Amino acid sequence: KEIFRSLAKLRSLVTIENKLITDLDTHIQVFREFIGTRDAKNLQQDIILVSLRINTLESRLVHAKTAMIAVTDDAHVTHPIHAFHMLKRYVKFWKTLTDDIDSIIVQDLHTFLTKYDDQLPDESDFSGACLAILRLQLTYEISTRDMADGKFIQKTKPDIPPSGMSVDDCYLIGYEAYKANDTHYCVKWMEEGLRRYKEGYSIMPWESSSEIAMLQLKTECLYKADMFNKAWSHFQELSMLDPKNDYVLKNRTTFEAIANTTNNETERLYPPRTVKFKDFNDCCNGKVNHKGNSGLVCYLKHYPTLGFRAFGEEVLHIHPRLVLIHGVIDDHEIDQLKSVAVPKLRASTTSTKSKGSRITPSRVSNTAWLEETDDNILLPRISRRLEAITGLNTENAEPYQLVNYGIGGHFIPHMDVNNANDTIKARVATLLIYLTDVQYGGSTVFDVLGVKVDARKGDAAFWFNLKKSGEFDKDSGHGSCPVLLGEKWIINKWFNYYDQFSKRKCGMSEDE
Ligand SMILES: O=C(O)CCC(=O)C(=O)O
Ligand SMILES: [Fe+2]
Repeated sequence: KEIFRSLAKLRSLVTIENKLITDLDTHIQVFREFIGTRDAKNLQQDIILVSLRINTLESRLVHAKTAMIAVTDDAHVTHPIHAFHMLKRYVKFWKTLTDDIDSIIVQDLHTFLTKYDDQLPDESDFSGACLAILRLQLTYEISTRDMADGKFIQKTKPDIPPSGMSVDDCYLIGYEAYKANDTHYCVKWMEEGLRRYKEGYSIMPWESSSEIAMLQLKTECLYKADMFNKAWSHFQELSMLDPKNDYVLKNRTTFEAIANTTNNETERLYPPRTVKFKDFNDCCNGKVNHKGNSGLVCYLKHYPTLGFRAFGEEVLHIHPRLVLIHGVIDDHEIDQLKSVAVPKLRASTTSTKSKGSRITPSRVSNTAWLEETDDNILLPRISRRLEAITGLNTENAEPYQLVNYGIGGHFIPHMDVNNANDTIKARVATLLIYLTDVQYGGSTVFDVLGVKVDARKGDAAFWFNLKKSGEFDKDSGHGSCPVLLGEKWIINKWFNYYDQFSKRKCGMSEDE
C-alpha cells in the first residue's frame, strides 16, 4: 500500500482518523452507560476494574483528539512532522488500542478498527515517514535538535505551529537510521532522545522506548561505526544501570576483550555522515546555484498558432539550453487534471537495466498516466499548446505522466532517456509543468549544470535529453529535491525522437 508515497493518498487518513475518534467517543459513552445498569452489576467482572480501563481509553481518546485539533487538516499532510505523528498514531497507537483493555470491551473495539483495515497505513508507512525526516535533515542540513523541535523553517509560518518530537519519536527515528546502517543519525537521535528524557519529557504508556533502550542502541551504533572508546564508556554506563540487560550479558566478553587491547587515543566526536549526491544536495539547499552561468535573458514570446497568446520565458541555462516558461496551464486546468489523476495514482517506479522496474526509496511519489483519450478536450488542447511552445511534435508521444510526491518526496538524480537501445522512442526532450507551489523544498535540480528550478504553479521547465546527433546529453541529469513543506504535483510530457523527424534537424557539430 505504502500510503506515505503520496500526499494525495495521505489526505484520506485525516478523515478516517476523525471517524475513529468519533467512534471511540461513542464507545466510551456506551460503556459508561452500561456500567450504570443492572446488567453490569450482575457481571462477574469487577466494576471498578472495568471503570479504570475505560478511563485508560478515555485518556487515549484525549491524546488523539488533542493531536487532531492542534493543526489544520492540511498540515497533518503537508508538514513532515505532523505527517510523521499521524502515521505514528495509526501504527503505534490506534493499532494497539485494544492491547491493554479488558476483554469485554475489546471485541467491540476490534470491530470498529477492522472496519477500516484495508485503508489503514502499516509499519512500512511509518518507516517511510522516519526515512523522510532523515532525508530532509541530511539534504537541508537541519540539526537533529532543530528537527526535533520542529524549527526547520526559517521564516515564521504562524498558521503552522511548530511541532516537537517526544523521547519515543527520537528513539523510533534513530532506530530507523540504525536499520538503514546510518550510524551517524542513529547516534544523534539516541542522544536527542536521552537529552529529552533527562529534561523530563514523558513517555506515554503505549510507547516502547526507555532510557536503557536508547543507551543500548547508541552503544551499538558507536560500536558499528568503529568508535570503540565511546561505545565502551556507554557500555559501562549501561551495565551499571541495568546489569542484567541482555545486550550487556551477550556482549560483555567481546567488549572487554577489545577494551583490553585498544589504546585510549581520542576519537572523532561522531560517526561521519557521507552524502551520496553531494552536488545535488548542495543545489537543493541553496549552497550552489547557477554556477558559471551568465548572460541569461528573459523575454515574452507570442505564438501565432495559439491566437498570438504570449508566454514569458526565462533562459536558465544557455548550453545546453534550459528554459522556464511561465503560466503554461491555468488553475482550472490544473484542478481538472488532478481530479482525473487521483484515482489512477500508483507508486512510482524506477528502472534499471539489471533489475527492471521497481518501487524504490530513490523515488518517493505516485504516478498516474493520462492518455489524451482519457479526456477529449483538455489534454489535446494542452498538447497543441506544448507543440507550439516547444516547436516539437507529440503525435506518438507517451501518455502524460502526473506525479504526486509523498512525505519528504524526492527523485534522485537521473536522466529521462529510457530505451537506451531504442532511439526511436527515446525521450529526446522533457517538458515538466509544476501543478503546485511548494512552500519549502521540492525544486528540480540539474546537478551537473548547478541549476535549481523552484516549483511554481503553472510554470514549465523545458530541456533536451539528447544531443542533435542522438547522443545522450549527460548535462541533462536532474532530480527532485525532497519536499520539506507543502505538496508537490507535476506533469511530465516526454517528446520522442521519432516524432521530431522533421522538427529537430542535425547540427553542424557533434556537440550540438
Ligand atoms: O519533480 C521533479 O522536479 C523532477 C521529476 C523528474 O525528473 C521526472 O519525473 O522524471
Ligand atoms: Fe526526470
